[in-house]
Amino acid sequence: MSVKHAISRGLELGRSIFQLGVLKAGSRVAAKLRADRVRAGPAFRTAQPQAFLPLRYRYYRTSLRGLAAQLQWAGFVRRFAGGSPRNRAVFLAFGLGVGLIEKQIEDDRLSLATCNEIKAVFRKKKFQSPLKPLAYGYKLEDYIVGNQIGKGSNAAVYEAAPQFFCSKKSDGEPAAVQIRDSEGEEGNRVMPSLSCCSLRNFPLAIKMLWNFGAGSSNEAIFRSMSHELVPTDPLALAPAKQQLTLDGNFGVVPRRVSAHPNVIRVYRAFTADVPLLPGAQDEYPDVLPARLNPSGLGNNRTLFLVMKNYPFSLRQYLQVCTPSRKQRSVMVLQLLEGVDHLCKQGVAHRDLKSDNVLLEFDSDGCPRLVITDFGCCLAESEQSLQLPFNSQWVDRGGNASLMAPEVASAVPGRRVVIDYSKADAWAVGAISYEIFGEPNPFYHAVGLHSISYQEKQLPILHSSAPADVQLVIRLLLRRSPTKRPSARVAANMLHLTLWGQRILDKQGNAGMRKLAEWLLCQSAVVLLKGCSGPAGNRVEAELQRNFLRNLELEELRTAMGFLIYGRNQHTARIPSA
Ligand SMILES: Nc1ncnc2c1ncn2[C@@H]1O[C@H](COP(=O)(O)OP(=O)(O)OP(=O)(O)O)[C@@H](O)[C@H]1O
Repeated sequence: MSVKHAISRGLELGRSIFQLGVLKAGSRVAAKLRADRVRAGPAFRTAQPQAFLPLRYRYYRTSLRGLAAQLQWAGFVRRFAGGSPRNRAVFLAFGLGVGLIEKQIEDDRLSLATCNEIKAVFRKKKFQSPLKPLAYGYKLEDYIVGNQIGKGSNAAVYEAAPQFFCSKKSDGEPAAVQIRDSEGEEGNRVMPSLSCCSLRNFPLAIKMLWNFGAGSSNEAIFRSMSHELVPTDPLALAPAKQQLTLDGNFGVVPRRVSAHPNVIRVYRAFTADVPLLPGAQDEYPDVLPARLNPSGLGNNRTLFLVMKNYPFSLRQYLQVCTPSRKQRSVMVLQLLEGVDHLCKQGVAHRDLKSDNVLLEFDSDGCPRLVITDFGCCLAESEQSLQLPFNSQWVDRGGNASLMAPEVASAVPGRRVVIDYSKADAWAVGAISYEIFGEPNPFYHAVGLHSISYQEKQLPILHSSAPADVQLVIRLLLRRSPTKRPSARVAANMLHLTLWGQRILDKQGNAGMRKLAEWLLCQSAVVLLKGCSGPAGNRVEAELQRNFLRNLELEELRTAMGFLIYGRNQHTARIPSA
């Protein structure tokens, strides 16, 4: 046998012994997991397999150390190292094989450490909601209510301003909106929108919910509309009500999500008598109380939510504007970031559609998207994203057209549970068609049904969508949630596509060390951008900060794996998640 051949055999041997160690460790992990599952019950059973990766990693390392110890076993060494030159070559190569794997593990360890350090840097700065906190505003009389700006099936939305706000400046101009950027610096910014003046005079929007059956007591209203409170600021409720909700006196207390650039922030929530607002008699007479319309069916009091006034919904914007190719990808990414934030906080929106996404512009004219309208969300404080579906009366959420296949096809039964952890990500996949200027495949024009479509029936996106983005959208629309990437992994794919082309072009050659180097470069760029003041692309900077704040090595690797595999395969099969 030639020395070259001997070396390659030695390498192989080294690898297979390592794999054997991994297999053994794997079976030990599996046994441990089984034992833990029995102990921890249903919550553990439904946990993501990724959650156990660090555990597996530790086992690999332990098994490798055990293996190294075995290698030092004197008899083994005497037999192989002391024999013929051929045996010595095999032994040398075997050691080299193990050494290479050690190096790989060391690289992984370093990359993990880099990720943790980057996360720690970016987590120091928390996202703050853009409007200055109001010191008051717990009563309807604290606001001037303007024209209606939107209407859904549960509420009407009006432009509004705080009472003091209308006082004109000395030069006769209305006072400018004091906006604080996401990192807390203050400045006056005017958003480039069609309804620019309206926004300047009415920086807020008040959503008045329609109250049919809840009764008119505060407790009953808060109890029946509690999901609308999920995106509320900690100071949104008057202190007395705050205490009541926290004590659970209003029934099931839903989770509250923390502030995020892509999720609406409700600044104030209060109950008040239903007023006669512009257009009420014509547009929603039936939901008015008898006091205002003798044939109206509504209750006397209802819930009001105060938010920032946005110039467009996503649907309105797409009807009148043509964003650039990059802006479209950035818009999809923002939706994924918003959904990932909700998932991490145990909330499923369940009614994502382009009407429920609001939009404004950053200083560079890039659209900033926020997810709004949490009326149908799943956000029980005690439960995860699993909904026991034991009767057909259990509410599966709104918007049947954009209901993920696993939700739409669920059949009620004794032990049936619907898992919503990837349902919103699926809806983002469907909305992405609209963002790229195509009809939503699950609306009437195309007519696919989420319950029955086949993946090959999905329309090919126009070439304006970059190939990597098309791959992300196709993966998001996979029928099986186990084969669908999570919102985080899909968002990571887009981050890599938008800002990590260099690392992707290296494809399989880009090891963990290169990835870590790229992450460090990105961090430096983002930190430098932050230092250069309010100029620069705010939405992009926000997204990059968010990405670095949420870094998880395994999710990043999965994203990279999908992209590299997708690029190699192009039209062939797409890998499982
Ligand atoms: N903060 C806001 N700024 C500007 N417009 C808004 C705002 N909030 C809501 N709107 C507009 O009002 C419309 C209706 O609002 P929303 O979706 O919250 O009502 P809804 O009755 O809960 O809707 P649905 O029919 O989806 O249940 C939105 O589609 C949007 O056009």
